[in-house]
Amino acid sequence: METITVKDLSFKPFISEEELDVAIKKVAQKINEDYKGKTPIFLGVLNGSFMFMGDLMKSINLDCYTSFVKMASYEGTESTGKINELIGLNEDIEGKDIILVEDIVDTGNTLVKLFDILKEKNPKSIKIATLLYKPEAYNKDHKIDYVGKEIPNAFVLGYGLDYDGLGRNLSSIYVLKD
Ligand SMILES: O=P(O)(O)OC[C@H]1O[C@H](OP(=O)(O)OP(=O)(O)O)[C@H](O)[C@@H]1O
Ligand code: HPA
Repeated sequence: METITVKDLSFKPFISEEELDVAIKKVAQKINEDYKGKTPIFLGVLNGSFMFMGDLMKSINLDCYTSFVKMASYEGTESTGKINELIGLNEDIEGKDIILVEDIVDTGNTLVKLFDILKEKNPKSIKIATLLYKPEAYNKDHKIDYVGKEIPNAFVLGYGLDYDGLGRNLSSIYVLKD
């Protein structure tokens, strides 16, 4: 695998398809064990989670629902500040077991906002599954239940993750070259 250029930046290979496959199957196996006899709702967080969600779900052997949500963030009035809205949640999640599926947990900001919005809808439980996790960048207390791979605090690209909207289609993960 070679260095690639996306827009104005160079990236080098970081996590291969094979390594991703192993990490994803491990997460799936743990979820299959933990949710035996339950019917959870997997909620993929768009856009970045689409590839992870696709591959993860192929190894889930539970009775389950599969759906996607998206965080929309826009400027409100001066007094309200930034508004975070969850869009795309059509199902009633009250009393349900939710597994949020993320491509990456970086600072944890997105995760905490999502969690707070979902909690108000009274699900029975909410757990987080993420393909990648940057422990050095994470500044929240919230537990992350299922992690595919811990990575250093560097910008990564591919397998759903983008740089300025580009690179989501890459089938493995690249890291910014220094
Ligand atoms: O832990 P954080 O620092 O909040 O970063 C993680 C979030 O950032 C990315 O989403 P982004 O908002 O870029 O949207 P996208 O999935 O559409 O790329 C990623 O998919 C996570 O949702
Ligand atoms: O390292 C990253 N790469 C792409 N998108 C991201 N969103 C949060 N962290 C990242």
